[in-house]
Amino acid sequence: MQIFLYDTTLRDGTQREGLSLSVEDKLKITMMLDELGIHYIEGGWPGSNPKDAEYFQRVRETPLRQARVAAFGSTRRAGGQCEDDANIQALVAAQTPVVTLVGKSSVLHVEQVLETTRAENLAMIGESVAYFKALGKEVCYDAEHFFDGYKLDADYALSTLRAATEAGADVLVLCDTNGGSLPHEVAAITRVVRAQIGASATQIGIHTHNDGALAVANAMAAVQEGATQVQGTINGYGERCGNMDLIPTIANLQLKLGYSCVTPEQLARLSELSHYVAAIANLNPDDHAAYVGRSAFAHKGGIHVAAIAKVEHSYQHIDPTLVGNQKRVVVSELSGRGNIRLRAEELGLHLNGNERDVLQQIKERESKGYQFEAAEGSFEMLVRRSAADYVPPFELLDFTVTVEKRGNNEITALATVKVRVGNELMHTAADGEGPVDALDAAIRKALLPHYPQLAEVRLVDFKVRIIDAHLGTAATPRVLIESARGDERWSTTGASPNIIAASYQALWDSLELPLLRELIRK
Ligand SMILES: CC(=O)SCCNC(=O)CCNC(=O)[C@H](O)C(C)(C)COP(=O)(O)OP(=O)(O)OC[C@H]1O[C@@H](n2cnc3c(N)ncnc32)[C@H](O)[C@@H]1OP(=O)(O)O
Ligand SMILES: CC(=O)C(=O)O
Repeated sequence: MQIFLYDTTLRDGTQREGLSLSVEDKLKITMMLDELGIHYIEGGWPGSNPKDAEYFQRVRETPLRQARVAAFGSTRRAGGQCEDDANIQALVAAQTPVVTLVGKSSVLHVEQVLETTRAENLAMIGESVAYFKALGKEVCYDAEHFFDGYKLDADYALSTLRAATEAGADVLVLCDTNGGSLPHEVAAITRVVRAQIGASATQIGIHTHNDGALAVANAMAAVQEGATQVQGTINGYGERCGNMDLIPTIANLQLKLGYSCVTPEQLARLSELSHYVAAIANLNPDDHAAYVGRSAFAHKGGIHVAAIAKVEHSYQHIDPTLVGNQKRVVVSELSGRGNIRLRAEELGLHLNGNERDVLQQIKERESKGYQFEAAEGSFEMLVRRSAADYVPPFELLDFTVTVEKRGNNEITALATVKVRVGNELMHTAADGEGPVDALDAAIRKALLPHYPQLAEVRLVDFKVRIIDAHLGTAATPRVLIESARGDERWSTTGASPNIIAASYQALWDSLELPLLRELIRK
């Protein structure tokens, strides 16, 4: 059965604290949603602000393959007429094929928020829906607080849906506006709606919020009771704790329950869609997001990795490629030999029986503060150094670093190093902005005559984290360095009670790794 996907990232999603999209952003997201098979795109509330009104003007000139654009607004004001209601007229001006009207279902909201009568609210719903049907629009009626309203006064909540249906609404969308409903409640109430109202041609839709962390489960419960339109946002962006996340909902409905949402090719771009919208929203993607997060198929426990090496799906609920994601193996103190073997193979390296030795070194170093899962370059160095034919391109023998502050002068840093390349022994010294910069400069000074390609290696990130923070200044700093050469990136680590020593270890790995990779390529 086909499920119609209704995206409200551009309207309800922007009600998330801290999220604001420009018209350009909204148009880019619209095109991506259209490409990926979303059936309805709610672009905003044209009566709310000039930006949303401009979006509707510009989206008319944007060629879309299949998505229908919806403009959102409320039913007419109490005691007024649609013809002179500013919000209703802004919806008309938006010129969209679909209009979504939100109306009150709960007697609490009718009497205490709108401060009107139950009969007037029914008239507001009926007249507003009929107004847009007379203009030839497809009308989705969003029954705000439907589940809470039903629990307060079921007859009245159902009568609001009847008012919308009788006026010609195409879809009745049951909203869990406060996000506090439970799946069994949503299922039971949707069943009643289907039995009493769904006999007409009107479709049922579901719009849920995540305040009880149940938005996806609630939407799925409604679909299983016959709802055919699901309203949500990409990555679950939305007010308070967010809206229903369309990403896992699409995957669950299609892969677990056999509903049709999008084509398999579009499904395989779900991870891309999630990351694309996060980038435009200027938010970090959630690594642990179901289906599409970077860690969604990352295996860390040794027992798990040993199993997936034999049967890939033994610790995966789906094939990650179905949603455009991929399996990853993480190396850490929780690894077994299987992690080491698989990760080394992924890097194109052979351990020749050294798994146990490399694993032992990882466990020992992690107990001293290293963290290899965030520093795959240092893992690679351990593997490379474990090879019987390993020849170090250089050796760092000694170093000194002095940091000086005299009188009112600036603080200065000077490093000297003793480095061996082959049979040649060098002493070099360099100043730096700080002690690590000085150390880096002194090492490079010694190495550059032998390895000029190191001039292209840049240090792009340097992070320090304190382990054992309760030890105060005696705590162990863990240093993580990210380096780059062209498009190639690698991260390395070091840990020591002395921050310079920790940096020195991470720097050594960061400079040796590109040389070894290059030597191997030659
Ligand atoms: C559940 C949801 O997500 S609904 C969408 C919520 N999103 C937003 O509110 C974002 C966009 N909103 C806005 O830009 C503004 O609130 C506007 C333009 C809609 C209205 O602004 P204002 O006219 O200044 O009114 P204000 O926001 O202060 O109050 C809302 C008014 O709408 C009325 N109202 C609320 N729901 C409805 C409804 N379903 N039908 C008719 N009127 C309604 C309220 O009773 C209140 O009227 P009052 O001013 O006579 O008390
Ligand atoms: C319509 C809507 O956004 C809600 O009721 O949550």
